[in-house]
Amino acid sequence: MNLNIFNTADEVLMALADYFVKIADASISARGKFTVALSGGSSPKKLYELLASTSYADQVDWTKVYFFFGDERNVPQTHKDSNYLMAKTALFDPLLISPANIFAVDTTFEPADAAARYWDMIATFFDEDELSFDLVLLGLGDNSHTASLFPHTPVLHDTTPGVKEVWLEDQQVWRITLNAPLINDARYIAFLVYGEGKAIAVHHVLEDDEDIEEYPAQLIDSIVGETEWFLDEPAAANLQELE
Ligand SMILES: O=C(O)[C@H](O)[C@@H](O)[C@H](O)[C@H](O)COP(=O)(O)O
Repeated sequence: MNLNIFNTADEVLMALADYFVKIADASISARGKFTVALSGGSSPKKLYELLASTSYADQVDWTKVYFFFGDERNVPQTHKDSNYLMAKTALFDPLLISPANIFAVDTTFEPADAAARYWDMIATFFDEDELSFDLVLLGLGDNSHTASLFPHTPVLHDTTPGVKEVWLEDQQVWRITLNAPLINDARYIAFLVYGEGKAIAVHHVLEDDEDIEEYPAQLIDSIVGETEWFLDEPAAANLQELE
């Protein structure tokens, strides 16, 4: 697990965009395609807009990039909270990504069915290939969740790769998420975390004693490749080991 700490959020975003391009090009050269599971929430929107900008758009053969989602809210794909809609607006539409290259969660089904269907879609895509995303992009919630691996949820105890539905009692909503074993099978995992509001969670996840019920993001560490954290100074402010 490597920490990459930058002065500002903009520097973090550019560093992660460069990292994305490097891995995409290497994956396409090695295997003819690049599979990436996108993060939702607000942090990555700027990353997707940067990747779709003239600074980066020409650096990747997007026809060989296959987009998945690390998690999704149980809302229609036209809903303002949809991770798919955010990525469509910030990344897919500006880059004219073919629908054949986009694998979204079908939230027209009940959560458990939507999760099972998404897992089946993933397994079918990888077919006989090694079931391993080239890159999983993740954020970090201020309660130390990542994807939709929230504190005190049953999915935290999964031991085999899969996709599960998650009930959030406090928000009274369902989510669908890749579980930790599936995320950890990725060749590369990159956390994008910026802003002072994440400093406490960053310290809990990276420096506190293991407590996956409280700090689920502690579950995440690639078992086959690299796990990189891309942070700005405010988000890293509580890290003691840096002092
Ligand atoms: O669907 C989601 O919301 C994300 O997958 C989630 O895990 C996100 O990364 C964190 O909640 C941080 O969200 P922000 O980037 O909005 O702080």
